[in-house]
Amino acid sequence: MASAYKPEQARVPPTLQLPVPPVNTLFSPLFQFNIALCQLSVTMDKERNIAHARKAIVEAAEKGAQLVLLPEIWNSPYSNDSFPVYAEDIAAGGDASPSTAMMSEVARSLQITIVGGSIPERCGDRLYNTCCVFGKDGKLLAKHRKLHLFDIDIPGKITFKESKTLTAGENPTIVDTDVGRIGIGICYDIRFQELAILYAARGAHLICYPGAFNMTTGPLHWELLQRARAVDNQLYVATCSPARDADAGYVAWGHSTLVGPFGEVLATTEHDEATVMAEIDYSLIELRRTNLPLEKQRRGDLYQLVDIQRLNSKST
Ligand SMILES: NC(=O)CCC(=O)C(=O)O
Repeated sequence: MASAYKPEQARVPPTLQLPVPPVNTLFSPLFQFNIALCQLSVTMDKERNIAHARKAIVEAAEKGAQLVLLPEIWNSPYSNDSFPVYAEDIAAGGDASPSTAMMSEVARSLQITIVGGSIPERCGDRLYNTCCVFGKDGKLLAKHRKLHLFDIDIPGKITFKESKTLTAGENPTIVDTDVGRIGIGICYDIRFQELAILYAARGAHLICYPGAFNMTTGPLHWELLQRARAVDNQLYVATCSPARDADAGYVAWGHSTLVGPFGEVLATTEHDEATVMAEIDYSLIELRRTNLPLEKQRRGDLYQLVDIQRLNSKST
């Protein structure tokens, strides 16, 4: 009789394996808390956009949110013409970056964590699509530059080329906060499952994807991709879109959503401006990983994902 495969017999070099650490041995974030997804209307008036986002964050915190997620490109219209005009030098802070100054101030004054959607970032002669994460002391905890630029061509439907103005980031971003270990992706990043697998392997409880899907791919792919990333990796996925403006050059799909570790949609909305409030309970991650022990059943002897950064840090 053929002997059954046992994962412990896998002949995978240990440096290449991506073990998923048990959720409760990582550090001690809040295990239950409220998240708010602020699906904001965005106009051409940057000052208004910043004040408007601040107001939504304050209202969400007053309703009990301890983590607030903002949309992709919430301080500027989503267009290659606008990115250079609305871009901010985040490193310079203060007046050079009124959007990050607002997020830092409001995180500190309300004592909440903010995953700040994204804004166009200027760094030297380059522009990035960048998400800043602030802790409840107002400190910038992490900065994620969109890794996969949205270059799409579906003739007669949608053509967009972020690479016309933007440069892609170089690093995956995973950050420890008071509300868990959070992996960050921006919109098109959600299509690349390897990034989500990597975040799960590094112990993420939640992946946040600020995103502005479009009217062609949104109906088919937006929820599908969120649920796939969540169910495959048995963790939470949160997305936040701008509200739809049918007159804008780029019309966003909306539908900001929270998905749980069983692939279930926990809270969502349509395309109008709205704040989605929902509870996250990280103990459900462990429950689902016990129900379906995918990590133990994975055939590491047949396939594997390489964590290149970890590999490089070991070889230097
Ligand atoms: N802003 C984006 O990355 C949009 C991604 C998108 O719409 C897609 O279909 O992917």
